[in-house]
Amino acid sequence: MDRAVVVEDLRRVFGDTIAVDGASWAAGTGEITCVLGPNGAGKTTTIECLEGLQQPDGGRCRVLGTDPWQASADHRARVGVMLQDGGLPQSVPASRLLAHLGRLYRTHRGPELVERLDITPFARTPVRRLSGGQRQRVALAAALLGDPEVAFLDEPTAGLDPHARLAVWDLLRERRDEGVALVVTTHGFEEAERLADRVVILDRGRVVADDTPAAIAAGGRLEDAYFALTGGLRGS
Ligand SMILES: Nc1ncnc2c1ncn2[C@@H]1O[C@H](COP(=O)(O)OP(=O)(O)OP(=O)(O)O)[C@@H](O)[C@H]1O
Repeated sequence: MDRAVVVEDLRRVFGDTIAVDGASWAAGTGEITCVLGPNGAGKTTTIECLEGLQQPDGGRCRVLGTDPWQASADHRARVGVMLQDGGLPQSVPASRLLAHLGRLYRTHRGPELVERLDITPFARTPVRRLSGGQRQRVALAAALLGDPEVAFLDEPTAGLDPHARLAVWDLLRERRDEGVALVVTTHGFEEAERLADRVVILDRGRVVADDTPAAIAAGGRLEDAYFALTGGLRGS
């Protein structure tokens, strides 16, 4: 595996909370890696360290061989990011935002993404007036627009209707086949089973599984393996 993303003994602490507790895993070029785990398991914290938005308290992260916390603008242009809350400018319509990003990245892929994600019907509506699922689609288009070599997508299909979810899965598989390393956090077992080449399961900041979905499911259902590994419902 050509390791586009490497997490080694990563540690991130907030006061008394150990959000990431010595986690090690990697994601390959031309693979979709789904990161699963209960609420509070440390998924978003890990992804934000990999995006260079948070500085680890211990261990190290590498993205395309670079420490994301120290990364240059050139490195950042090679990495696509879709944040959990969208992180989009609110008063701008999607058409203007995507046209602006298209000029910034010198790419003509905007119209293709608009069509694939069916953004046209609401392209002229300011982002703040969009539904949650519509906003997700715009955020995903923005993350993939610059033809990134690595993309971090935090729950990209959360709240999407079934048609939109299938369209997103097709798009991500295509990008994977073009050689992009895609790291996708999700709570969806079906999503992980149908999409992932590898699954990393985090629990309380630690890696409790890191393998293909079939190997983790071990002849059964991924969902059952997940509950066995993460110990069922907790208050966290
Ligand atoms: N800035 C912060 N200050 C204090 N605690 C934080 C901060 N960010 C995260 N945490 C805590 O770190 C832990 C891990 O949070 P994180 O958001 O990484 O979990 P997650 O796996 O992404 O959860 P979810 O599935 O709910 O999105 C949680 O206990 C959370 O409350």
